[in-house]
Amino acid sequence: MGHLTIKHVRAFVLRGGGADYHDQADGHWIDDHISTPMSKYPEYRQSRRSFGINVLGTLVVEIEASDGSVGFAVTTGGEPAAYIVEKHLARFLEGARVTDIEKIWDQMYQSTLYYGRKGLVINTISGVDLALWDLLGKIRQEPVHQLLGGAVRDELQFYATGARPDLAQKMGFIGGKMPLHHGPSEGEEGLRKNLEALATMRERVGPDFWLMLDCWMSLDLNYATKLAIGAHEHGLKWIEEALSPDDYWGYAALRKNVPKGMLVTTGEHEATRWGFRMLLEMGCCDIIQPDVGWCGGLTELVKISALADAHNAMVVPHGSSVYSYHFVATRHNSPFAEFLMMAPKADEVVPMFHPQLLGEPVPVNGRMRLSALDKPGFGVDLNPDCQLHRPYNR
Ligand SMILES: C[C@H](O)[C@H](O)CC(=O)C(=O)O
Ligand SMILES: [Mg+2]
Repeated sequence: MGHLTIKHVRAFVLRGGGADYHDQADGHWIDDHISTPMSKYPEYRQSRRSFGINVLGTLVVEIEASDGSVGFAVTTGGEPAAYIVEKHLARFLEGARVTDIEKIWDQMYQSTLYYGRKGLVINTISGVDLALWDLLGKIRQEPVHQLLGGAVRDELQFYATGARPDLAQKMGFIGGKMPLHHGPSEGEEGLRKNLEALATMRERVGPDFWLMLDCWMSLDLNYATKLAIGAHEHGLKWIEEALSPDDYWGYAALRKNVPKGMLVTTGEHEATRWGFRMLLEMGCCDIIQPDVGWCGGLTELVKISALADAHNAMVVPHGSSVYSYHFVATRHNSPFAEFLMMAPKADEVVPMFHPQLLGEPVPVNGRMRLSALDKPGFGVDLNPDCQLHRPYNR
């Protein structure tokens, strides 16, 4: 096993939901007048697809070992990510040992520093890294959570992100996170509508159910502070990603401004241990939310998580389906996980990366038994019904 090498790396592109979960059809709650940094332009306010949120699509990385075993992973990145995998990163993999994950990560990161560091390039590196962990698990016939050192709990519990926390409550989730619909450019009236929506939901779910607001990088410090203060009387548990991911100073100030007991969360668009070091050392938030498919993969998330632990911060990964489930099971400072409701009306549980993965587990009653993850690697296969396209076939 120690002598198995990587024979071949292939990168494919896929459209339609899945890892690029914003790539949905008309009428989906995830594209219904959600506040974004582009909302200041009225023509891009109603739909995130109008400004290109789904322009990339899904990247699929497949890695084949010398014994014919295949590991794979999906993330957001599409065709430009496929180019980076095939034309740049593959050289660090093909011929290397399947166990050389740490060295391969370092080579991918260092060799792309001059055009990488965050965003698309780190999404791409994450996809390759996750495929390597999947391959190793498949070769060793062990689930990834065991490769990571083993689970610390028998069951994961989830909050749900979607338009209907009231329905999520009935489905057994511990909380519901709603998208914020109106940003600063919609003025006082928008602020009032945001608070009314929260108040209505609070009435429906009662006093104890967690309610959170996802602001998707769309606010300024003043607006976020006003929103947090107004939302306090409706029991808002946390305010998420209120500001630009580059505004570490704004987050540090917001954390001081929010009412006592309200949490500030962010990090889904942050990457690598250095990015999260900024968030943690500057006291930007109470919970960091790395996306396993965007932050540098599992190899990097292990380091980010250790850093967070030393800062007494929780790590509750953003989305990321099985890649997050296997990780969360192994960490004391990840006491619960996110489940993104991908049904168009957020009225039923469907697999987060539907339709791309076969065997993707879902929470039942807001919970997932560890036994649902007890399969080699990440425990999923690519759905053969999905149309794979390999744009840079070598
Ligand atoms: C609902 C949010 O706008 C976004 O689509 C998902 C997200 O940020 C989250 O799940 O967190
Ligand atoms: Mg979010």
